[in-house]
Amino acid sequence: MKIGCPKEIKPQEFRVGMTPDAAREAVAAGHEVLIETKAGLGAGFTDDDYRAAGAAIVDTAEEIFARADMIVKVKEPQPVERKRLRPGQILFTYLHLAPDPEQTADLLASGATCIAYETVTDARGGLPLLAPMSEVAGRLAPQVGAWSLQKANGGRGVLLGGVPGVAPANVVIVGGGVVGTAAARVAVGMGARVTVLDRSVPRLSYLDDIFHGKLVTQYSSAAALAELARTADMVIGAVLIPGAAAPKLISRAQLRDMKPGAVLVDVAIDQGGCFETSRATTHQDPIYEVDGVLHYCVANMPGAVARTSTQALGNATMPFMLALANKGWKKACADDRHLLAGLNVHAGKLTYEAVGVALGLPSISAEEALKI
Ligand SMILES: NC(=O)C1=CN([C@@H]2O[C@H](COP(=O)(O)OP(=O)(O)OC[C@H]3O[C@@H](n4cnc5c(N)ncnc54)[C@H](O)[C@@H]3O)[C@@H](O)[C@H]2O)C=CC1
Ligand SMILES: CC(=O)C(=O)O
Ligand SMILES: [Mg+2]
Repeated sequence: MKIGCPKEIKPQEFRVGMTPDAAREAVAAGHEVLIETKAGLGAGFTDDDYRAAGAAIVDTAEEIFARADMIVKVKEPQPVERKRLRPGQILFTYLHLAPDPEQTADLLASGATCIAYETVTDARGGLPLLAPMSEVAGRLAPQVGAWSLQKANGGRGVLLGGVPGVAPANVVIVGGGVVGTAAARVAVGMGARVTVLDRSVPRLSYLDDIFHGKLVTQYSSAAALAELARTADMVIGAVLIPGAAAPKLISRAQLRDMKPGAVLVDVAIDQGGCFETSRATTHQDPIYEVDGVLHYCVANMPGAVARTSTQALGNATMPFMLALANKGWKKACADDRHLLAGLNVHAGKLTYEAVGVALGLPSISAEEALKI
Protein backbone atom coordinates (compact mmCIF):
# COMPACT_ATOMS: atom_id res chain seq x y z
CA MET A 1 0.00 0.00 0.00
CA LYS A 2 1.08 3.61 -0.54
CA ILE A 3 0.94 5.46 2.78
CA GLY A 4 1.05 9.26 2.62
CA CYS A 5 1.81 11.71 5.39
CA PRO A 6 1.26 15.40 4.59
CA LYS A 7 2.60 18.31 6.64
CA GLU A 8 0.00 19.53 9.16
CA ILE A 9 -1.52 22.87 8.16
CA LYS A 10 -3.65 23.77 11.18
CA PRO A 11 -2.23 27.00 12.71
CA GLN A 12 0.68 26.33 15.10
CA GLU A 13 0.39 22.57 14.65
CA PHE A 14 3.92 21.19 14.67
CA ARG A 15 3.16 17.49 15.14
CA VAL A 16 3.44 15.01 12.28
CA GLY A 17 1.39 11.86 11.63
CA MET A 18 4.30 9.45 11.07
CA THR A 19 7.63 9.35 12.85
CA PRO A 20 10.70 8.04 11.00
CA ASP A 21 10.36 4.91 13.19
CA ALA A 22 6.81 4.35 11.94
CA ALA A 23 7.93 4.93 8.36
CA ARG A 24 10.74 2.38 8.81
CA GLU A 25 8.31 -0.28 10.09
CA ALA A 26 5.87 0.35 7.23
CA VAL A 27 8.67 0.12 4.64
CA ALA A 28 9.93 -3.11 6.26
CA ALA A 29 6.42 -4.53 5.90
CA GLY A 30 6.59 -3.87 2.16
CA HIS A 31 4.74 -0.55 1.91
CA GLU A 32 5.69 2.61 0.09
CA VAL A 33 5.79 5.64 2.42
CA LEU A 34 5.43 9.16 1.03
CA ILE A 35 6.26 12.06 3.36
CA GLU A 36 5.69 15.71 2.40
CA THR A 37 8.92 17.66 2.51
CA LYS A 38 9.52 19.37 5.89
CA ALA A 39 6.49 17.55 7.40
CA GLY A 40 8.53 16.42 10.42
CA LEU A 41 10.62 19.55 11.01
CA GLY A 42 8.36 20.98 13.74
CA ALA A 43 8.82 17.78 15.70
CA GLY A 44 12.56 17.68 15.05
CA PHE A 45 12.57 15.10 12.21
CA THR A 46 14.35 16.08 8.98
CA ASP A 47 13.66 14.85 5.45
CA ASP A 48 16.95 12.93 5.70
CA ASP A 49 15.67 11.09 8.80
CA TYR A 50 12.72 9.87 6.72
CA ARG A 51 14.89 9.05 3.72
CA ALA A 52 17.13 6.97 6.00
CA ALA A 53 14.00 5.12 7.11
CA GLY A 54 13.26 4.24 3.48
CA ALA A 55 10.49 6.80 2.84
CA ALA A 56 10.22 8.97 -0.28
CA ILE A 57 10.07 12.73 0.19
CA VAL A 58 7.36 14.40 -1.90
CA ASP A 59 7.21 18.13 -2.68
CA THR A 60 3.52 18.90 -2.24
CA ALA A 61 0.51 17.85 -0.22
CA GLU A 62 -1.49 17.59 -3.46
CA GLU A 63 0.83 14.85 -4.67
CA ILE A 64 0.61 12.98 -1.35
CA PHE A 65 -3.20 13.02 -1.46
CA ALA A 66 -3.25 12.10 -5.16
CA ARG A 67 -0.90 9.11 -4.81
CA ALA A 68 -1.56 7.60 -1.39
CA ASP A 69 -4.04 4.81 -0.62
CA MET A 70 -4.00 5.84 3.04
CA ILE A 71 -3.40 9.29 4.52
CA VAL A 72 -1.98 9.35 8.07
CA LYS A 73 -2.23 12.69 9.87
CA VAL A 74 -2.64 14.24 13.30
CA LYS A 75 -5.37 16.88 13.15
CA GLU A 76 -8.75 16.76 11.45
CA PRO A 77 -8.40 17.52 7.73
CA GLN A 78 -8.71 21.22 6.97
CA PRO A 79 -11.09 22.35 4.15
CA VAL A 80 -8.39 22.30 1.46
CA GLU A 81 -7.33 18.80 2.52
CA ARG A 82 -10.93 17.54 2.56
CA LYS A 83 -11.31 18.51 -1.10
CA ARG A 84 -8.37 16.25 -1.95
CA LEU A 85 -9.84 13.07 -0.44
CA ARG A 86 -11.39 10.54 -2.81
CA PRO A 87 -13.61 7.43 -2.71
CA GLY A 88 -11.70 4.35 -1.58
CA GLN A 89 -8.97 6.35 0.14
CA ILE A 90 -8.37 5.73 3.86
CA LEU A 91 -7.97 8.69 6.22
CA PHE A 92 -6.47 7.83 9.63
CA THR A 93 -6.30 10.83 12.01
CA TYR A 94 -8.18 12.74 14.76
CA LEU A 95 -11.59 13.88 13.44
CA HIS A 96 -13.76 15.11 16.39
CA LEU A 97 -16.84 15.20 14.14
CA ALA A 98 -19.59 15.71 16.75
CA PRO A 99 -19.10 19.50 17.03
CA ASP A 100 -18.10 19.95 13.37
CA PRO A 101 -20.97 19.76 10.82
CA GLU A 102 -18.90 21.27 7.96
CA GLN A 103 -16.12 18.72 8.25
CA THR A 104 -18.67 15.91 8.56
CA ALA A 105 -20.46 17.04 5.39
CA ASP A 106 -17.17 17.23 3.47
CA LEU A 107 -16.00 13.79 4.62
CA LEU A 108 -19.36 12.27 3.68
CA ALA A 109 -19.12 13.95 0.26
CA SER A 110 -15.54 12.70 -0.27
CA GLY A 111 -16.51 9.02 -0.36
CA ALA A 112 -13.37 8.24 1.67
CA THR A 113 -13.10 5.79 4.59
CA CYS A 114 -12.34 7.87 7.68
CA ILE A 115 -11.07 6.27 10.88
CA ALA A 116 -10.91 8.60 13.89
CA TYR A 117 -8.12 8.09 16.41
CA GLU A 118 -10.32 9.35 19.22
CA THR A 119 -12.94 6.60 19.00
CA VAL A 120 -10.63 3.56 18.63
CA THR A 121 -11.10 1.51 21.81
CA ASP A 122 -9.15 -1.06 23.83
CA ALA A 123 -10.05 -4.13 25.84
CA ARG A 124 -10.02 -2.21 29.13
CA GLY A 125 -12.62 0.33 28.01
CA GLY A 126 -9.98 2.97 27.21
CA LEU A 127 -9.27 5.06 24.12
CA PRO A 128 -5.66 4.10 23.27
CA LEU A 129 -5.14 6.64 20.49
CA LEU A 130 -6.62 9.53 22.47
CA ALA A 131 -4.86 8.62 25.72
CA PRO A 132 -1.31 9.69 24.79
CA MET A 133 -2.50 13.17 23.76
CA SER A 134 -4.77 13.36 26.79
CA GLU A 135 -1.72 12.64 28.95
CA VAL A 136 0.03 15.57 27.29
CA ALA A 137 -2.93 17.99 27.35
CA GLY A 138 -3.69 17.07 30.96
CA ARG A 139 -0.12 17.79 32.04
CA LEU A 140 -0.18 21.07 30.11
CA ALA A 141 -3.55 22.25 31.51
CA PRO A 142 -2.38 23.48 34.96
CA GLN A 143 0.72 24.97 33.30
CA VAL A 144 -1.29 27.06 30.80
CA GLY A 145 -3.87 27.84 33.48
CA ALA A 146 -1.13 29.08 35.83
CA TRP A 147 0.21 31.28 33.03
CA SER A 148 -3.30 32.66 32.38
CA LEU A 149 -3.65 33.48 36.10
CA GLN A 150 -0.68 35.82 35.89
CA LYS A 151 -1.72 39.47 36.03
CA ALA A 152 -0.08 40.42 32.73
CA ASN A 153 -2.25 37.83 30.99
CA GLY A 154 -5.48 39.14 32.53
CA GLY A 155 -5.67 36.68 35.40
CA ARG A 156 -6.24 37.06 39.14
CA GLY A 157 -2.56 37.31 39.92
CA VAL A 158 -2.57 34.15 42.00
CA LEU A 159 0.32 31.70 42.33
CA LEU A 160 -0.94 28.10 42.22
CA GLY A 161 1.11 26.88 45.15
CA GLY A 162 0.83 30.03 47.26
CA VAL A 163 3.76 30.73 49.60
CA PRO A 164 4.23 30.10 53.33
CA GLY A 165 1.54 32.16 55.05
CA VAL A 166 -0.56 32.61 51.88
CA ALA A 167 -3.05 29.95 50.80
CA PRO A 168 -2.59 28.09 47.53
CA ALA A 169 -5.03 28.41 44.62
CA ASN A 170 -8.15 26.27 44.27
CA VAL A 171 -8.07 24.09 41.16
CA VAL A 172 -11.24 22.22 40.19
CA ILE A 173 -10.95 19.46 37.60
CA VAL A 174 -14.18 18.26 35.97
CA GLY A 175 -13.67 14.74 34.64
CA GLY A 176 -11.16 12.39 36.22
CA GLY A 177 -10.18 10.34 33.16
CA VAL A 178 -6.81 10.50 31.42
CA VAL A 179 -6.74 14.32 31.05
CA GLY A 180 -8.13 14.89 34.55
CA THR A 181 -5.70 12.51 36.23
CA ALA A 182 -2.68 13.96 34.44
CA ALA A 183 -3.86 17.49 35.26
CA ALA A 184 -4.36 16.53 38.90
CA ARG A 185 -0.84 15.12 39.11
CA VAL A 186 0.69 18.40 37.90
CA ALA A 187 -1.65 20.70 39.86
CA VAL A 188 -0.95 18.76 43.07
CA GLY A 189 2.75 18.90 42.26
CA MET A 190 2.53 22.68 41.85
CA GLY A 191 1.04 22.89 45.34
CA ALA A 192 -2.56 23.79 44.48
CA ARG A 193 -5.64 22.67 46.44
CA VAL A 194 -7.21 20.25 43.98
CA THR A 195 -10.74 18.85 43.72
CA VAL A 196 -11.64 16.32 41.00
CA LEU A 197 -15.26 15.66 39.99
CA ASP A 198 -16.45 12.66 38.00
CA ARG A 199 -19.68 10.80 37.38
CA SER A 200 -17.93 7.46 37.84
CA VAL A 201 -17.62 6.49 41.49
CA PRO A 202 -15.09 3.71 40.70
CA ARG A 203 -12.96 6.34 38.98
CA LEU A 204 -13.18 8.61 42.04
CA SER A 205 -12.17 5.68 44.23
CA TYR A 206 -9.16 5.03 42.02
CA LEU A 207 -8.12 8.69 42.26
CA ASP A 208 -8.62 8.68 46.00
CA ASP A 209 -6.35 5.62 46.23
CA ILE A 210 -3.53 6.86 44.02
CA PHE A 211 -3.36 10.39 45.40
CA HIS A 212 -3.34 9.36 49.08
CA GLY A 213 -5.38 12.31 50.33
CA LYS A 214 -3.49 14.92 48.28
CA LEU A 215 -6.72 15.88 46.53
CA VAL A 216 -10.46 15.84 47.21
CA THR A 217 -12.84 13.80 45.07
CA GLN A 218 -16.46 14.81 44.57
CA TYR A 219 -19.37 13.26 42.65
CA SER A 220 -20.10 15.50 39.64
CA SER A 221 -23.59 16.89 40.26
CA ALA A 222 -24.60 20.29 38.88
CA ALA A 223 -24.92 21.63 42.42
CA ALA A 224 -21.48 20.42 43.51
CA LEU A 225 -19.79 21.97 40.48
CA ALA A 226 -21.69 25.27 40.89
CA GLU A 227 -20.54 25.49 44.50
CA LEU A 228 -16.91 24.66 43.70
CA ALA A 229 -16.80 27.03 40.69
CA ARG A 230 -17.64 29.98 42.95
CA THR A 231 -14.41 29.63 44.92
CA ALA A 232 -12.19 28.27 42.13
CA ASP A 233 -9.16 30.08 40.74
CA MET A 234 -8.95 27.56 37.90
CA VAL A 235 -11.48 25.08 36.50
CA ILE A 236 -10.17 22.47 34.08
CA GLY A 237 -12.77 20.90 31.76
CA ALA A 238 -11.77 17.27 31.13
CA VAL A 239 -15.02 15.37 30.56
CA LEU A 240 -15.69 13.01 27.69
CA ILE A 241 -18.60 11.00 26.42
CA PRO A 242 -16.79 9.16 23.58
CA GLY A 243 -17.61 10.50 20.13
CA ALA A 244 -20.38 12.77 21.48
CA ALA A 245 -20.55 16.53 21.93
CA ALA A 246 -19.35 17.50 25.42
CA PRO A 247 -22.09 18.33 27.95
CA LYS A 248 -22.20 22.02 28.99
CA LEU A 249 -21.45 21.99 32.72
CA ILE A 250 -20.91 25.69 33.55
CA SER A 251 -23.41 28.19 32.11
CA ARG A 252 -22.78 31.81 31.21
CA ALA A 253 -24.92 32.93 34.16
CA GLN A 254 -22.60 31.04 36.52
CA LEU A 255 -19.58 33.07 35.38
CA ARG A 256 -20.95 36.05 37.32
CA ASP A 257 -20.64 34.04 40.54
CA MET A 258 -16.98 33.20 39.86
CA LYS A 259 -13.99 35.19 41.07
CA PRO A 260 -12.93 37.93 38.61
CA GLY A 261 -9.78 36.82 36.80
CA ALA A 262 -10.36 33.12 37.46
CA VAL A 263 -9.58 30.86 34.48
CA LEU A 264 -11.47 28.11 32.70
CA VAL A 265 -9.16 25.72 30.81
CA ASP A 266 -11.49 23.77 28.51
CA VAL A 267 -9.49 20.77 27.34
CA ALA A 268 -12.73 19.18 26.11
CA ILE A 269 -13.01 21.94 23.49
CA ASP A 270 -12.21 19.50 20.69
CA GLN A 271 -15.56 17.83 21.44
CA GLY A 272 -17.27 21.23 21.51
CA GLY A 273 -16.24 22.28 25.03
CA CYS A 274 -17.87 21.69 28.42
CA PHE A 275 -18.50 25.34 29.38
CA GLU A 276 -21.31 27.28 27.65
CA THR A 277 -19.01 30.19 26.83
CA SER A 278 -16.15 28.13 25.35
CA ARG A 279 -15.10 28.59 21.74
CA ALA A 280 -12.00 27.08 20.17
CA THR A 281 -8.86 29.22 20.24
CA THR A 282 -5.36 28.75 18.84
CA HIS A 283 -1.84 28.74 20.27
CA GLN A 284 -1.35 32.15 18.62
CA ASP A 285 -4.25 33.70 20.55
CA PRO A 286 -5.14 31.20 23.27
CA ILE A 287 -7.20 33.16 25.83
CA TYR A 288 -10.21 35.44 25.86
CA GLU A 289 -12.42 36.85 28.61
CA VAL A 290 -16.17 36.62 29.21
CA ASP A 291 -17.79 38.37 32.19
CA GLY A 292 -14.40 38.75 33.88
CA VAL A 293 -13.49 35.04 33.58
CA LEU A 294 -10.61 33.98 31.33
CA HIS A 295 -11.07 31.09 28.91
CA TYR A 296 -8.20 28.99 27.50
CA CYS A 297 -9.68 26.76 24.78
CA VAL A 298 -6.91 25.52 22.49
CA ALA A 299 -8.15 22.46 20.61
CA ASN A 300 -4.68 21.12 19.80
CA MET A 301 -2.83 21.66 23.06
CA PRO A 302 -0.31 18.82 22.45
CA GLY A 303 0.93 20.69 19.36
CA ALA A 304 2.75 23.01 21.78
CA VAL A 305 5.13 20.20 22.70
CA ALA A 306 5.26 18.70 19.24
CA ARG A 307 8.25 16.42 19.68
CA THR A 308 7.02 14.68 22.82
CA SER A 309 3.51 14.49 21.40
CA THR A 310 4.54 13.15 17.99
CA GLN A 311 6.57 10.38 19.59
CA ALA A 312 3.79 9.46 22.03
CA LEU A 313 1.12 9.49 19.31
CA GLY A 314 3.35 7.56 16.89
CA ASN A 315 3.93 4.81 19.47
CA ALA A 316 0.17 4.39 19.88
CA THR A 317 -0.91 4.62 16.23
CA MET A 318 1.84 2.43 14.74
CA PRO A 319 0.24 -1.03 15.26
CA PHE A 320 -3.11 0.16 13.91
CA MET A 321 -1.50 1.93 10.94
CA LEU A 322 0.39 -1.28 10.13
CA ALA A 323 -2.75 -3.42 10.44
CA LEU A 324 -4.63 -1.09 8.06
CA ALA A 325 -1.75 -1.15 5.58
CA ASN A 326 -1.09 -4.89 5.80
CA LYS A 327 -4.68 -6.10 5.62
CA GLY A 328 -6.63 -3.23 4.05
CA TRP A 329 -9.19 -1.37 6.17
CA LYS A 330 -11.98 -3.92 5.82
CA LYS A 331 -10.08 -6.97 7.02
CA ALA A 332 -8.16 -4.97 9.65
CA CYS A 333 -11.46 -3.65 11.09
CA ALA A 334 -13.27 -6.99 10.75
CA ASP A 335 -10.44 -8.68 12.68
CA ASP A 336 -10.30 -6.03 15.43
CA ARG A 337 -13.53 -4.60 16.84
CA HIS A 338 -11.50 -1.96 18.67
CA LEU A 339 -10.18 -0.56 15.38
CA LEU A 340 -13.67 -0.89 13.88
CA ALA A 341 -14.89 1.42 16.68
CA GLY A 342 -12.73 4.11 15.05
CA LEU A 343 -14.71 4.03 11.80
CA ASN A 344 -16.70 7.29 11.62
CA VAL A 345 -17.37 7.69 7.88
CA HIS A 346 -17.35 5.22 4.98
CA ALA A 347 -18.43 5.69 1.35
CA GLY A 348 -20.74 8.60 2.07
CA LYS A 349 -22.29 7.09 5.22
CA LEU A 350 -21.84 8.15 8.82
CA THR A 351 -20.88 5.08 10.83
CA TYR A 352 -20.72 6.42 14.41
CA GLU A 353 -24.03 6.80 16.19
CA ALA A 354 -23.01 9.47 18.75
CA VAL A 355 -21.85 11.75 15.92
CA GLY A 356 -25.18 11.25 14.13
CA VAL A 357 -27.08 12.07 17.33
CA ALA A 358 -24.99 15.22 17.93
CA LEU A 359 -25.47 16.47 14.37
CA GLY A 360 -29.01 15.22 13.70
CA LEU A 361 -27.80 12.99 10.85
CA PRO A 362 -28.65 9.37 10.04
CA SER A 363 -25.95 6.78 10.70
CA ILE A 364 -25.39 3.09 10.03
CA SER A 365 -23.42 0.76 12.28
CA ALA A 366 -19.74 0.19 11.57
CA GLU A 367 -20.54 -3.54 11.13
CA GLU A 368 -22.98 -2.66 8.34
CA ALA A 369 -20.28 -0.52 6.72
CA LEU A 370 -18.07 -3.60 6.45
CA LYS A 371 -20.58 -4.99 3.93
CA ILE A 372 -20.48 -1.90 1.63
N1 LIG B 1 -7.70 20.24 23.69
C1 LIG B 1 -6.82 19.30 23.39
O1 LIG B 1 -5.76 19.58 22.85
C2 LIG B 1 -7.08 17.90 23.76
C3 LIG B 1 -8.32 17.55 24.17
N2 LIG B 1 -8.59 16.29 24.61
C4 LIG B 1 -9.98 16.06 25.04
O2 LIG B 1 -10.07 16.00 26.46
C5 LIG B 1 -11.30 15.34 26.78
C6 LIG B 1 -11.07 14.30 27.89
O3 LIG B 1 -10.33 13.22 27.35
P1 LIG B 1 -9.88 11.96 28.25
O4 LIG B 1 -9.47 12.40 29.60
O5 LIG B 1 -8.93 11.19 27.43
O6 LIG B 1 -11.24 11.14 28.37
P2 LIG B 1 -11.54 9.97 29.42
O7 LIG B 1 -12.62 9.15 28.81
O8 LIG B 1 -10.29 9.31 29.89
O9 LIG B 1 -12.12 10.76 30.68
C7 LIG B 1 -13.33 11.48 30.63
C8 LIG B 1 -13.95 11.42 32.03
O10 LIG B 1 -15.09 12.30 32.03
C9 LIG B 1 -16.00 11.74 32.94
N3 LIG B 1 -17.30 12.40 32.76
C10 LIG B 1 -18.23 12.24 31.79
N4 LIG B 1 -19.27 13.07 32.02
C11 LIG B 1 -18.97 13.77 33.15
C12 LIG B 1 -19.63 14.79 33.90
N5 LIG B 1 -20.83 15.26 33.56
N6 LIG B 1 -19.00 15.29 35.00
C13 LIG B 1 -17.78 14.84 35.38
N7 LIG B 1 -17.12 13.87 34.71
C14 LIG B 1 -17.71 13.36 33.62
C15 LIG B 1 -15.96 10.26 32.59
O11 LIG B 1 -16.53 9.46 33.63
C16 LIG B 1 -14.46 10.04 32.43
O12 LIG B 1 -13.84 9.61 33.63
C17 LIG B 1 -11.81 14.76 25.45
O13 LIG B 1 -12.79 15.60 24.90
C18 LIG B 1 -10.58 14.76 24.58
O14 LIG B 1 -10.87 14.78 23.21
C19 LIG B 1 -7.62 15.32 24.68
C20 LIG B 1 -6.35 15.61 24.26
C21 LIG B 1 -5.99 16.91 23.72
C1 LIG C 1 -6.74 14.87 20.80
C2 LIG C 1 -6.50 15.97 19.89
O1 LIG C 1 -7.40 16.44 19.26
C3 LIG C 1 -5.19 16.53 19.75
O2 LIG C 1 -4.23 15.95 20.27
O3 LIG C 1 -5.05 17.57 19.10
MG1 LIG D 1 -8.03 18.35 19.41
